[in-house]
Amino acid sequence: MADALFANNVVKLFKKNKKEIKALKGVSLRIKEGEIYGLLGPNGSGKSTFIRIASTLLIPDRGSVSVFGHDVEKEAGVVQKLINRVSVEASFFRKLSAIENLAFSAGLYGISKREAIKKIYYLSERFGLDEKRLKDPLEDFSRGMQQKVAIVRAFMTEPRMLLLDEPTTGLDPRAKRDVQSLIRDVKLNMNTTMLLTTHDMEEAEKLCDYVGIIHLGKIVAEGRPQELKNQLRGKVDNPTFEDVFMEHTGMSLEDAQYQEVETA
Ligand SMILES: Nc1ncnc2c1ncn2[C@@H]1O[C@H](COP(=O)(O)OP(=O)(O)OP(=O)(O)O)[C@@H](O)[C@H]1O
Repeated sequence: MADALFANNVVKLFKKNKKEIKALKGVSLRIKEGEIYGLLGPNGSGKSTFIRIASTLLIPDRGSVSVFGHDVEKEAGVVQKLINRVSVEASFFRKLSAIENLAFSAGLYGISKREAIKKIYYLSERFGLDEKRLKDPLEDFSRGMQQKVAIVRAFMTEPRMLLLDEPTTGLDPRAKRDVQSLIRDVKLNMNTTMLLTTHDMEEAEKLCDYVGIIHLGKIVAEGRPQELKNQLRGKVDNPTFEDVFMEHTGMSLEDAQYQEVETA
């Protein structure tokens, strides 16, 4: 299988209050075409920074990332046509309807209004977005529905790779399940490669073919979820994926979600 994404020794530094923060300290990873790669890590470990670099929004200080063989820095325009991104808090024109929002963003990619409307109805049906609600303003949608609209929006450009930055964080259990089954459906039926960040270990285990655990700007463990659990056998009885996370980050999940890690 070809590489959908290849990152080689990526370093990213930020300056905050005259202090240097090493958000990424040499991250290398590979994502195979058609797979879902889960990037897991505590708050502040560098997940979003990596996603922003992969989606051409940030430039690495060192190292390189290529998407389907195209360098994110030197061929940013080509990469932008191959990917799309869904973030934890999708931004919309809240007073405008779902259709208006979707048609507007399609227009930014040069898709005609007629073509956009066709796609909106097709994708809404495919992704279980109630057609009757498409004309309602976004502000009347639940967070779960908004995330579905965000995923439909990402698919308007037919991306070969989707970057999902905490797409289910903050959703209630039912909306979370809906978005997760949508992600699974996309993988099965559209052969879209996905990079997913999440704090939810059950989600990572359920959805991801391959997982990388990032801690203090470095990948500290990588493998298929089952392999990572197997590595703990003998050390922990019936290891769970949460045990895997704790083993490699030295943090409980609760700490990992609330602690902002100093990476200077
Ligand atoms: N624009 C910025 N300016 C200064 N520091 C930044 C900037 N963006 C990120 N950082 C810092 O870089 C580190 C990595 O942040 P990043 O947002 O990538 O982490 P994360 O793993 O996505 O965290 P979370 O799970 O909270 O979203 C953190 O210490 C963060 O404070």
